[in-house]
Amino acid sequence: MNTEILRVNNLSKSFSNGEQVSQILKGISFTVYDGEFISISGPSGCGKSTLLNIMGLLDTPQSGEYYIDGLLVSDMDSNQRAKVRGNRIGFVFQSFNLIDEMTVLENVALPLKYRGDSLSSRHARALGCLEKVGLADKADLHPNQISGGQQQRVSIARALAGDSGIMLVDEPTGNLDSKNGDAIMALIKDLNQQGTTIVLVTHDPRYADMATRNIQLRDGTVVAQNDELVPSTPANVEQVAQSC
Ligand SMILES: Nc1ncnc2c1ncn2[C@@H]1O[C@H](COP(=O)(O)OP(=O)(O)OP(=O)(O)O)[C@@H](O)[C@H]1O
Repeated sequence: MNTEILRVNNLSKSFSNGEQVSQILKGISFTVYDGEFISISGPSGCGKSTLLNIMGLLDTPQSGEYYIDGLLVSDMDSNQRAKVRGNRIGFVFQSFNLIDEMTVLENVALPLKYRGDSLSSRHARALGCLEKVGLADKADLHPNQISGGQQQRVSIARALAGDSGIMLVDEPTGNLDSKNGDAIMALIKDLNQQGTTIVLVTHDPRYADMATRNIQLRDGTVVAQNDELVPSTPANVEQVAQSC
């Protein structure tokens, strides 16, 4: 039986601009199982990135629960959340979020800094991750010396460095041309086939269809889930039924 890795239960989130409160997520529920490749799609502004930021422990929900490995993380304080994030989440941003003052190798090794490993073992691990994305030869360059597609590969290597087994990916092709976008998606698919659990936010239907399951959001709610490959446990069937 597949192991539950991530579970969001009745998550809600609103933002206030001082005068007006906008309800962005309205009771989102679904479960992600070990080894799955989930895509989250929907129109611009429907709350995809807001949801992924909560799942990446970069933001907190107003109400509802979020579990990682069965552990309730939505109620944790910021120090506890940072610890879980460091051990369990790799995050890939649309705009890469690399630090130009550091080399490619140092960027990839950065998430390992707070784990207490020696510098040489951090760099050895980072080099291994750069090999996985085909960029070991760029280790000593700086991000502004390589192409956009290469920068996104570096940010994927950084997400792999922590060996978290979970990668949350927010519009990874948004700043790339279609050739580089397709290559990044092929890499993400490959990493999933090697065992990494992936949650991908995308508005591109071609990329959404590369996942084993697609969750469609509209106006902050789940309007459809393609659950063909979801293990049909009674609890899961109930969740899918509730969210449609
Ligand atoms: N920090 C914030 N403060 C106020 N409003 C926000 C904040 N973050 C997001 N929003 C608003 O929440 C809504 C959902 O934003 P979000 O980025 O989650 O949508 P999205 O589906 O990812 O959109 P896109 O596909 O265009 O990236 C938008 O209306 C956005 O303006």
